[in-house]
Amino acid sequence: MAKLNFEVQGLVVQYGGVKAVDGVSFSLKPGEIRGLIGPNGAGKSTVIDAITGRRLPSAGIVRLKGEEVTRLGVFERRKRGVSRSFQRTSIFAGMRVWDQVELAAAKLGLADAARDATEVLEELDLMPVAGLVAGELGYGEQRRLDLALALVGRPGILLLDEPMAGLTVPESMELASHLKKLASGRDVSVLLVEHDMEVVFGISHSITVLELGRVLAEGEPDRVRANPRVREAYLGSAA
Ligand SMILES: Nc1ncnc2c1ncn2[C@@H]1O[C@H](COP(=O)(O)OP(=O)(O)OP(=O)(O)O)[C@@H](O)[C@H]1O
Repeated sequence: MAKLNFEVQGLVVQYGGVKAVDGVSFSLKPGEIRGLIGPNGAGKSTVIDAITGRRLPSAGIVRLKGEEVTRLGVFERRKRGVSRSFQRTSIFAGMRVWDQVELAAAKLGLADAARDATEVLEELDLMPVAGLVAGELGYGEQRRLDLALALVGRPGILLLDEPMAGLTVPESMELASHLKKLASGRDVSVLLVEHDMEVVFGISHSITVLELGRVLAEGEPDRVRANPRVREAYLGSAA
């Protein structure tokens, strides 16, 4: 991990008069996985929405590979490499796995959409089921397909909002191991919002803890876990 790949500086997002995100900053290097954690309502999903362009911030800067993307629309950011996984909502249940990944690549205007689709499916161990319609896949495979759709076009940052929700322990472990491999193999930065603390602390290189829209703590997992303020506000004594 070397230079900075992605950064958010002084992000503020308001819902009416309420600041849901209030001056949040962090950065990621290529291949870095950063866990974004905090109690319900802390502002995690709102940070992701502001990064992807779903919601415009009232202040702050979002920058990918040195280029500011703060005011761009969702699709413009996706083309530049800001990608989000939607759990299963982006999957077409009646369409073949390979066809939909190739379609996603073609929509981005990639020169060789078929090759990109094949590469992503191979990396996620989905080639054996590439000819099936997505509705026939198991739940864990559907999550990986959703990840495949987010990974076409080699994004610079991948935003994941609770990717483990609803998965069994073995399925979570499998997805976590894929995420680790993908981040380092593709040099993609990953911002991971996840309630499963074992997964977050197990695969993240760094962690940001939010509370009431502000950064409560930030740093390497062990240091964050040992931080008394974090334990008190969020993790509890069991962590
Ligand atoms: N569309 C909205 N309109 C008004 N307030 C909202 C809206 N969406 C979220 N909020 C408020 O903004 C704050 C941050 O919410 P957000 O969903 O980002 O938190 P979160 O950390 O992702 O929570 P959770 O872990 O429950 O998903 C909360 O106080 C929430 O009630």
